[in-house]
Amino acid sequence: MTNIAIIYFSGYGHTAKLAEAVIQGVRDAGATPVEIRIPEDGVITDADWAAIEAADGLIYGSPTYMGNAAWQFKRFADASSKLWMRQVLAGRVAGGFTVSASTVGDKGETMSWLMTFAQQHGQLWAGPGMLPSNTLAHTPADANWTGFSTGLLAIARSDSSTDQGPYAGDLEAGRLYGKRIAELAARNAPAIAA
Ligand SMILES: Cc1cc2nc3c(=O)[nH]c(=O)nc-3n(C[C@H](O)[C@H](O)[C@H](O)COP(=O)(O)O)c2cc1C
Repeated sequence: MTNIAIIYFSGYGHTAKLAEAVIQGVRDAGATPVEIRIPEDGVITDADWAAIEAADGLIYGSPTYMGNAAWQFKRFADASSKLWMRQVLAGRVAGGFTVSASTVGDKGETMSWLMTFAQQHGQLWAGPGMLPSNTLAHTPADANWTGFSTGLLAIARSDSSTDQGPYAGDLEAGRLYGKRIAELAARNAPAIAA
């Protein structure tokens, strides 16, 4: 069975809502999701670290705060340097998701850094591989309605509850992305074992 670690921080629940959709996608692929929600102090447990080491694929998630990942996620990332030194997580499929309130919101910076983080660990970054839903007929209920390709960039308006945001199309994109990462990780698992 393929294990996919979904490691994310969420201050107000919107990124957690997107993580739920990603987790559903991992399940849809027949893989086992391992949910690791980084707590408010940014410190994950030894059991979490062991689960990360055992994962076949990794999906990173953070809200966009001030144009980049939340500090709690960065704290986790800095702590992962102990694994980086031994390249323990190299060769694994990786992806990422972020949520912002504004339509652009500078969340491309967050995604760019998540990719850099994965590359420092020697991972195989996979984007969502979805065409954009960018015609006049499309709405925020359609997957990839904003047209991302590097990772999953979702929107939850600043006054939205977690029932109102991220948009339905972003949640569906999250499900499809989780499924894609799990399927790619299953194909790649023999290469990690070798
Ligand atoms: C400290 C802070 C900084 C933020 N910075 C940005 C930003 O740079 N761009 C943006 O569009 N939204 C920004 N937001 C809005 C959040 O990205 C948005 O509310 C997101 O849904 C929060 O996710 P969460 O509920 O998982 O914490 C910021 C929110 C906070 C609390």
